[in-house]
This record gives sequence, structure tokens and C-alpha cells, in this order.
Amino acid sequence: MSRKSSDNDYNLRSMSNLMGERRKKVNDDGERSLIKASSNASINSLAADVPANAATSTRDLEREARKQFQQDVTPAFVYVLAAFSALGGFLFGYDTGVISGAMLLLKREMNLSALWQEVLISSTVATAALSALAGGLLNGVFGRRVCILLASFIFTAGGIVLSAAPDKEVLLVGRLIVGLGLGIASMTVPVYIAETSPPHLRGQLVTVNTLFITGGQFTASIIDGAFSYLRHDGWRYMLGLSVVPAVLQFVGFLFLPESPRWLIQKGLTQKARRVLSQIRGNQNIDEEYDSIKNSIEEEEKDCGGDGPVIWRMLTYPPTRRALLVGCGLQMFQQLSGINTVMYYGATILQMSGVRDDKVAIWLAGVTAFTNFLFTLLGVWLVERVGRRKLTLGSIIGTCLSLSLLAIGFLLSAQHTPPVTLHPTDPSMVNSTCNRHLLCEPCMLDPGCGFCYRENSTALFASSCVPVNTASTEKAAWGRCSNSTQLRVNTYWAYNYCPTSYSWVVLLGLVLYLAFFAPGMGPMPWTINSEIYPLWARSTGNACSAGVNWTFNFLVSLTFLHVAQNLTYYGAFFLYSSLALLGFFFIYGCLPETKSRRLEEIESLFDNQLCSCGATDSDEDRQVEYIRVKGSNYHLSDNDASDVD
Ligand SMILES: O[C@H]1[C@H](O)[C@@H](O)[C@H](O)[C@@H](O)[C@H]1O
Repeated sequence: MSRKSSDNDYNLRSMSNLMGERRKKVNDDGERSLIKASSNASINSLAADVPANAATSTRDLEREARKQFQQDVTPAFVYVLAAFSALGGFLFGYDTGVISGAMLLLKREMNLSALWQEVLISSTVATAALSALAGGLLNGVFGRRVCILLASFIFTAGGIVLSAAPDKEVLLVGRLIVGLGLGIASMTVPVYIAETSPPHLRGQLVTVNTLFITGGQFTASIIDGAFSYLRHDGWRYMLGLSVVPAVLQFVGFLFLPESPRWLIQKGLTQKARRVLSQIRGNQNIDEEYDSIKNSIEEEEKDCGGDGPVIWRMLTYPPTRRALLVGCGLQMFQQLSGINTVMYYGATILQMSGVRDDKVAIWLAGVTAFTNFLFTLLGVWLVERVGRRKLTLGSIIGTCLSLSLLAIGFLLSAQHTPPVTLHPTDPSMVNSTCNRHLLCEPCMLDPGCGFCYRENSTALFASSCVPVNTASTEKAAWGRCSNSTQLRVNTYWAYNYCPTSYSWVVLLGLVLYLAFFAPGMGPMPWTINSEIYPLWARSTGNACSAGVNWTFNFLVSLTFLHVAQNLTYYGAFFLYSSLALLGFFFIYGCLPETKSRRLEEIESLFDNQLCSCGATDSDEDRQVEYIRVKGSNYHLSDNDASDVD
């Protein structure tokens, strides 16, 4: 008999632990015997030698075992740990999400130039990339708990500085501080959750962290929308509110334990045993403890080479492959363009023709909500379909919907309205604007915008005129430079062209998030938290989180320029092709890690890097049989009912 898909290794173990204890007990009684065997062979023949008077007690034993087994499955404490840790994810989402709305107010109140706006947005992401790398070292030396405490302390300090900032320089300091926290939290939290969760729930609980990230982004968009009506100082509330979850996490973690795996690695074995029993409720922890300890000892033998961890990782083939897969996943997550949508959601919507500022802000909130909702689907799917299938399905859908988004922009460009008036201002003779004959090239020229009138049926009296250098919200001269006229039926389109194809872009956007969010959003974090052996886990996660933040920085910083140079549809076709490349990479290189114990995952990377698609089966996994006086137990994958 072979065991097909294995959802429930942990349950299996806890059952066998339980059986182990019972076995001891009945042996002590001297009346019964329990035989535990690990074999793929049928054990029916073993049943014959069972005395009949044992039948009743066996049934009792079964019933009790089943009851205990079901109670034992997951102590609530594991959820508490995951929820408090995932507040780090919430802060990640909130702090990256809130800035776009805050910027609308800040640029007016502090008179920020385009450069300052860019610096304030991207400085955080760049600092996060660096601090994620440093986080690896901190994690290894001080442990996961101290790093989470440190990150929440930094978030609190950053929130306070931001909300009290008197000028843009202090704002920049606040954003840099927040970036430090982001980097550390983003690499530590998934590792901590993975190390404290039982295997059958690990994927789900680590994915909850990404759910919190997208929840944070959604909350940020609501807060942005709500405080955008507060013209004066609204940004202080937007940026300062992050202090609340940060303080909550800090206080919570004062009472929460360190990861038992880290403790064992540091030789703090008694403490590790205490923590393990605490987080496993009333289950027997001997097997888990031994397995962690043995694997650490073996790891030390196998990879006991000298030099820094990153060097040992790169020179030891299984960890080198794992690192490539982990970093590749994070890179393709960002190259699929998620943060162009998250940071420039409102702008993309405007590009597609939604012209009202406020409507665009709220619609961007809908986008963030869709991201959140579909990440929830990911939490549900991850332990059902497994990481590999989920990621592959997600990236192919992402690639197709990016193409649809591009097609939407292409249709808008092909049906772009003509320029019908060609007014010239004698003082601006060098302007290229009056040479453009269509809206599309006019709008793509950073120095120009499209000024037009519209009645209920048609667009008329359109011109291409230079933009006001102080604010892109109006033209340098003419009808569209006059705020009163702009309020009637004259419109200024700086980064979009009026189009009747907005719905294609909107559809593409929603489909994009529906496909991206359950797989490509969370899986790179989840998979990275489980593919490295303990000695390499902090460093592996630090590198992959660093790659994530670096590509986040590159893609979001270049998006507007890419769109200007390649046109909007060109930009989205580019992201779509990168996602296709990602599909091939994942197809070839990502093994399934579902339900494996962290200690056994290393062996998945023993083979050549791109042979994972071929070795994707669970067929070689062990089946555990327990014989209880006359009954043959085949503890199969699915549920406790198998003991019947
Ligand atoms: O997994 C997350 C998530 O998908 C977020 O929405 C995105 O902003 C992050 O960059 C990403 O790492």
C-alpha cells in the first residue's frame, strides 16, 4: 500500500505518539501488546494472534485515541503566535500602502517636488532591502523573538517621527526608520511562524502573514481615503496610525516565546523543550524534539565547513539550489508588477481614463481589497492543492491578465482622440506639444497634456499644451490653466487619454489580482520560510527578502519611465513576458514542500536544480502502521476516521 498525498504528517505523528504512550501503558499491565511497524507491506496476517478478551479494551482504546487525536491536532496557542507575528505583515502592508494617499496631501502642504516625492516613497523600500540582509545576521545571533521585538520597536519610533515631522527632511528620516523595521520584519516573521507551526498547518499560517500584508495595504487605502478629506495635517494621522499595531505587537512579544528550533541550535535544550510543549499543547513532543536535534547534528556534520554562512550555502549544492529557487521566486513576484498596481493603482486607473481624483483613490481601495480577498483564497488553497500547483496556476493567470491589461491600453491607444485645435503661446515656442496630432503621443510626452471639452455624447475642442512646471494638475497656459474653467466641462488629462476602453483595463486589473494574490503573492514568502535547513534559514530568508525588496524598488521606481518610453501597453506586455519567464522557472525548479517536515525538505534539493517537475510525487513517503491487539491501523493521510 502506498500513501498518496500526505496532508497530515503531523497528525500522523501525534497519533503515533499517543499510541506510543498507550503502548507503554498496556505493556506495563502485562496483558496486551501493541506493535508498531513501519512498513509498506500489508499487515493483515499479524491480526490472527490476538486474544479475544482484548477486543473491548481495544475498542475503548480506539475511541479514546480518536478523541484525544482530534483534540490534540492544533493548540490555540499556535494561532495566537501566528496572529501576533503576522502583525509584522500588517505593518509591512500598511507602511508601504499608506504613502500613496499621504503623498497627495504632503505634496501640497510641503510643496514637494517630484524628486522629493520619489525619494520619500523609494527610500523606505531601499532601506528595507538593506535591513532585510542585515536581519539575517541579527536573526542568527539574537533569535527570531528579539528581531520581532526590535522591528516593532522601530516601527513605533518611525510612526512617531513621521506623524510629528515638521519638515520634509524629518519625514525622510521617519521613512528611513520605517524601512529598517520593514526589512527585519519581512524576513523574520515568516521564519518564526514556520518554525513554530505544525507541518500540516505551516503553509496556511505563513500565508496568513501575507494575508496580513494585503490587509495592511487595504486598511491603508481606507485610512487614506478617509483622511484625504482632512486637507490640513491629514497625512499625520495616516502615517502615525501605524504606531497602534506596532505597540500591540511589541507588548504581545514580550510574553511570547522564542522559536524552539533556534533555541535547540543555540544549545538551550531545556528551554526549547519547554517552549515546544507549550506550543504543542498536551502532545508528546519527544519525536519532534529529537528530529530537530538530530537534523541539527547532521547538518553540522554535513556542512561543518568554515567561512560565513552565505559562503557555505553557496558551496553546498542543496542549499545553493534552494537559495536560487527562493530568490528566483521573490524576483519573479516583483517582476510580475504587483507594486506598480499597489503603489500606482490610482494613477493606473487614471491612465485608463478614470478622471476624478477621489474616484481613483477609492477605486484603488477596491484594488487593494481584491488583493486581500484573493490572498484569503490562497490561505485556503495552500494546504489543499500544495505550493507548486498554486504558484504555477497563479503565475500563468497573472501572465494572461497582464496581457489583457496591455490589450486594454493598446485599444485605448489605437482609438485615441485627435488634437483638433493647435493654439501656440509665443513665450513657449520651443515646446513640442503643438506638434502632436493625437492624444496618445501628447500624453506620453512628459512636458505636455491633453486639454479637451466634452458634452454628453462627444469630445471636442481638444488641444495638446505644455504642463505647468509647478503642478501637473493644470496646463501652463490657456483654458486648462484656469481652475474655474476646469470646473465646468473642460478637462485636463495629463497622464491619460479619454477612452471608452477603461473597462478592459479594469477587468484586466481585477483578474490580475485574482490570479496573483492567492499564489504569487504569498508563496514566495511561504516557500522561502521552509526550504532552507536551520543553519542556513536566517541567511537564506535574508537574501531572498533582500531580493524581493531590491526588485520592488527597481520596478516601482522605473514604472513611470518604462510606461513613458514603452507606452502603457508596452510596459504591461513587458511585465507579462517576465511573468511567462517566471512560469518556466517555477515549472522547472520548484519542488512541492507541502506537509514535509522542515527537517526533511533539504533532501528535495539533492537533485539537479531543474528536475523538480519530475520528482514531484509523494510516492516514496512512509506509511506508519500500528497494530493494536487484533486491529490493524493504517494511519492514512486524511483524518482520524482511518482508525476505524
Ligand atoms: O507578497 C506581497 C504582497 O503581494 C503585496 O501585495 C506586495 O505589495 C508585496 O510586495 C509582496 O511582497
